[in-house]
Amino acid sequence: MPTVRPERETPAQGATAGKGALSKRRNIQKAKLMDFTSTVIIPLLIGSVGIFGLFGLLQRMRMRAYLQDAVVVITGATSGLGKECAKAFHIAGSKLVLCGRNSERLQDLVRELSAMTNHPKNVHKPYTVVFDLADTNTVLNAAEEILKHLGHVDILINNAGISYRGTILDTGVDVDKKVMETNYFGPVAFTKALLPSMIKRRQGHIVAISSVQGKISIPFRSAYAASKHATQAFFDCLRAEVEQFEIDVTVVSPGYIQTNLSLNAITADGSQYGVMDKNTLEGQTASEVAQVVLYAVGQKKKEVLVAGLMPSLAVYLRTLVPKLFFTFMASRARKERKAKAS
Ligand SMILES: NC(=O)C1=CN([C@@H]2O[C@H](COP(=O)(O)OP(=O)(O)OC[C@H]3O[C@@H](n4cnc5c(N)ncnc54)[C@H](OP(=O)(O)O)[C@@H]3O)[C@@H](O)[C@H]2O)C=CC1
Ligand SMILES: CCCCCCCCCCCCCCCC(=O)OCC(=O)COP(=O)(O)O
Repeated sequence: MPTVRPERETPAQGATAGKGALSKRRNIQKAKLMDFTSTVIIPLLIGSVGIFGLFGLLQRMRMRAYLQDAVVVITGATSGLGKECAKAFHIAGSKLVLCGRNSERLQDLVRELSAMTNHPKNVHKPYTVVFDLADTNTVLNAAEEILKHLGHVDILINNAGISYRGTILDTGVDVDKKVMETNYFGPVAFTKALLPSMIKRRQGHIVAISSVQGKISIPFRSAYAASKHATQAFFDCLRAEVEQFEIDVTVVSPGYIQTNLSLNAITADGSQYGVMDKNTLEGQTASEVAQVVLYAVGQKKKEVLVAGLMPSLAVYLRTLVPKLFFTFMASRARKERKAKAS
């Protein structure tokens, strides 16, 4: 029987066949990848976007329900951040209690809120209370009046405050005390006066508007930075102590905000500083920060730092490389002293 021998491939034919096989393999790999993309990756992406979207929607709904009709007390509502918080919570449908030292300015705000038309109508007319945080008696009377009139408080926003400019050497202790009374002892007394009713209901939310200066201390701000460090410490302790009663505590630490804070700051002799600082002018707008406060409350955040890059970095530097931070602060003090002298 004659044997049939397979014909031998020439090297050229072998190369062509090899290329063909390679491109076939590549095509199969490409098809597999496309198949994997369309059957696994794309559905996974769409699913994740959907889940995140749904999660966001649920969060927004929960936040809306939490803020709608809630009794929200805001101190320092006549100006700056407090005023913008009043607008934000009014739009969210909250029942506002606006606190300040000046009755006329509070009434102006009530009129301004009632005239706001760019949102679904808030059916609650804000209630106003006039008191001075530096006077404990008026603080306690105010808390009593609020509970008498509204029955309870859902959210207390301790926002009011004053700042200070001066050297430690020149500043009288009466000035340290005034800043401390307004920024620390006043809010502490107000919080303590409203707390038992929150505990009774096992419901409530206490917010402290602190500052980046509650975490770092900068030169010529001793009284202010001390009052904000004390605020941070007090409300951190409170958070831990009232968790058992389902009461939330949020500490907000803003960097510079465009408000009248520097204009209203007091100096070493207790007089008004009266200067609009460059840092303040270049800060975040009060309405931006108010939105952060609204969100932090709605999401029951425990603390929020809302500041630009340098103040935020400074907070980390103070914790991680304190020696370098202190060097920066000493140099800042030297520069400011020099600028004042010239
Ligand atoms: N602006 C900024 O750069 C920053 C501000 N903060 C904090 O934000 C909060 C709000 O300040 P901001 O809006 O900037 O400043 P503003 O000066 O614009 O507002 C301060 C508010 O506090 C009230 N207030 C001051 N003293 C008293 C007092 N003794 N009793 C009752 N109310 C008082 C004022 O009321 P009145 O009209 O009666 O004076 C005013 O409504 C403060 O706690 C401040 O420390 C934190 C970080 C940065
Ligand atoms: C390696 C990177 C190092 C970067 C950090 C260097 C240190 C920079 C110093 C920045 C200091 C920031 C101070 C911020 C203070 C602030 O935001 O305060 C908010 C207020 O409460 C304002 O009150 P004031 O009365 O002081 O206007």
